[in-house]
Amino acid sequence: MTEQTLCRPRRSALYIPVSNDKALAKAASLDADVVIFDLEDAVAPADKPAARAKLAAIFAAPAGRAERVIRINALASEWGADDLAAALACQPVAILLPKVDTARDILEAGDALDDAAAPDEVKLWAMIETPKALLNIGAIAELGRDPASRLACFVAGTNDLAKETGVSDRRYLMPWLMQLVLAAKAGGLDLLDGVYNDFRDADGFGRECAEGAAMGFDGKTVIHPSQIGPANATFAPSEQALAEARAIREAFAKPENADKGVIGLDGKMVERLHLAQAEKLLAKAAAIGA
Ligand SMILES: CC(C)(COP(=O)(O)OP(=O)(O)OC[C@H]1O[C@@H](n2cnc3c(N)ncnc32)[C@H](O)[C@@H]1OP(=O)(O)O)[C@@H](O)C(=O)NCCC(=O)NCCSC(=O)C[C@H](O)C(=O)O
Ligand SMILES: [Mg+2]
Repeated sequence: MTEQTLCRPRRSALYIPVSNDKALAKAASLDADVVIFDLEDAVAPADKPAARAKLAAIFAAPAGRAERVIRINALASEWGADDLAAALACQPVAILLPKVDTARDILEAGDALDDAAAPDEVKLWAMIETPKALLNIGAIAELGRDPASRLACFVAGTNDLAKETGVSDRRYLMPWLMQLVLAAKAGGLDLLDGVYNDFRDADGFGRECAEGAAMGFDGKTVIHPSQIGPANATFAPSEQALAEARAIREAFAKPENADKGVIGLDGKMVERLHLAQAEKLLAKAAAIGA
């Protein structure tokens, strides 16, 4: 597991269209763990140059507590190169690449960052939202094990996936989403679930958050401020899980258990792999608290 997976909570990642000044004005005051400034699908073609030109001023303003990420247009598109140059000037936590199809797409973007002498801290996040990406997901995820690739996080693009495949019901997207979960874990990558479009439907959103957390996602991408709180609550460790984690840590810290690989705790078998899980959970809770 990468250090960032352990230490950075990414329970909610709010998209803000860079063309929407009212929404931009709210960015720093919202409680999202991540803000994704979007130059891609939420910005109409005619508005893209003006949106791109605004980025520098946005990043010069106070940030709030969120990590700031910029979603550019695909590098192969007519806007991609200019978007990338503008994004690099802002030094965001990451540049989010849409419509990634292959590992080569990530490598080419990484080369472009290296050529521009972008600091190593600027990472690449990849939208997984095309059939080709899902067919190539193992090779793409493997790049997560090579820090030089800069790949740090996958973001599910369930709207584009539905558009490209004709599968509109999330139940039938499940095999692909679980494949994505598996690949992200194999690559040591963070993983964010797709958006829930019906932002007035709080119950439906809550259900989908709970589902995403149970599936192994680290957090959810959101489109509206009202979705931030529920996502933060659902993707945070529960009080019960934290109490269990503390108990496991205390049990293994006892001198009589120092050399044991497995112990009994409250009638349950607990192994050192559970200790590792417990430590990860406690580190995540500490990061959220901080
Ligand atoms: C969906 C929206 C267009 C709805 O906006 P609006 O009608 O203005 O909603 P409200 O009146 O309820 O808004 C209340 C206030 O909250 C502010 N607001 C709304 N959305 C945001 C936001 N995302 N960030 C910050 N602030 C926001 C409004 O300005 C109101 O403020 P005030 O009047 O001062 O009270 C809108 O929510 C929106 O544009 N959302 C983001 C859409 C977006 O970015 N889409 C692209 C990313 S999703 C995607 O591409 C998925 C992926 O690629 C895939 O394939 O699945
Ligand atoms: Mg998309």
